[in-house]
Amino acid sequence: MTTTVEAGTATAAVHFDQVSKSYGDVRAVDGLSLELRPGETVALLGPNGAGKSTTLDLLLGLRNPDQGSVRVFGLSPRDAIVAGRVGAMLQSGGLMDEITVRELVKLACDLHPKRYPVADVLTRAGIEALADRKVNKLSGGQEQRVRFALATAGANDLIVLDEPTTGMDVSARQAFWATMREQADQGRAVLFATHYLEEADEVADRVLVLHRGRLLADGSSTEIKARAGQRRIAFDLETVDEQVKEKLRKLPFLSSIDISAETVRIQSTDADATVHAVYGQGLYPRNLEVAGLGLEQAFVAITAAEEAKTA
Ligand SMILES: Nc1ncnc2c1ncn2[C@@H]1O[C@H](COP(=O)(O)OP(=O)(O)OP(=O)(O)O)[C@@H](O)[C@H]1O
Repeated sequence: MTTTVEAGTATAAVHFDQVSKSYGDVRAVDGLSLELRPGETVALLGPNGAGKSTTLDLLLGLRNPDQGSVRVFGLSPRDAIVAGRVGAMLQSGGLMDEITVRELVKLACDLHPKRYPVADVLTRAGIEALADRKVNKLSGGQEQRVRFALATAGANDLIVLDEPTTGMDVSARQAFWATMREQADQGRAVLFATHYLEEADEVADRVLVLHRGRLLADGSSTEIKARAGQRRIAFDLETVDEQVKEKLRKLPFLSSIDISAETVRIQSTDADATVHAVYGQGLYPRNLEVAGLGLEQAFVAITAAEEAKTA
């Protein structure tokens, strides 16, 4: 990806230095350090309760850290927002019900120091046809599009999105990500939290995996998949009786095995040795395939390994 960085914006878009935040006994964010650069599209992944929303809240100055510091373009989050450098699309937060979509978008544009024309914002979010509708008459997916419009009402340098495509249909999602790619190509940093791992895989240059408030993995999607250190094996067998199942379950280096009719699917930490052992057991696999993990499987493997360590 080509990245255009304006003179004077070489400072990190986001800098977290040893940041912690607890709610009572729950340590939601635990000594988190990370840096995001202009032009990067970064996916923030993690199981429920991993601390994603809290991280975004800290980044947006909606909560203060108990320890550590958060800087956005070298400023405090609040100053960065007041300077119009950050646009955000959050999961929660009601939209003002009694006004129309156009009025709401106009309000957001008027408040932005580097505002775009209202018509452009409506077009980019694909909501021109909804412009005269009252905000409280929108479907869930339409509301998300309006939130997206509010986040892009002006020229921000950082766009923060919390599960942005929840409720959007396929075409809305595609349009949404195409726009986000354009924004990143223009040198903006885009950070989004998501549970849709295919989206993270397709869209993000960089993936952060949070677990219990700590950063468990940080790299490209390819690096994260390789880091899981496992591969998928799939094959068919002529017959699968109890004796064969017993042999399959005893194969070395298995992390998981799924036997469905004559098809066997395995996740292995040493695929070569596992396949060798299949033949060693006198089995003759057909349609044998060995492949790396998908991002979703890698995510599950990485977080499960961490759970096992901390159990
Ligand atoms: N206002 C709050 N008061 C008390 N505990 C909270 C509060 N907000 C979050 N928590 C707790 O902090 C932890 C992190 O929550 P957070 O919402 O940041 O996680 P998340 O990764 O965004 O989760 P999800 O994927 O479910 O949205 C969880 O254990 C959660 O229960």
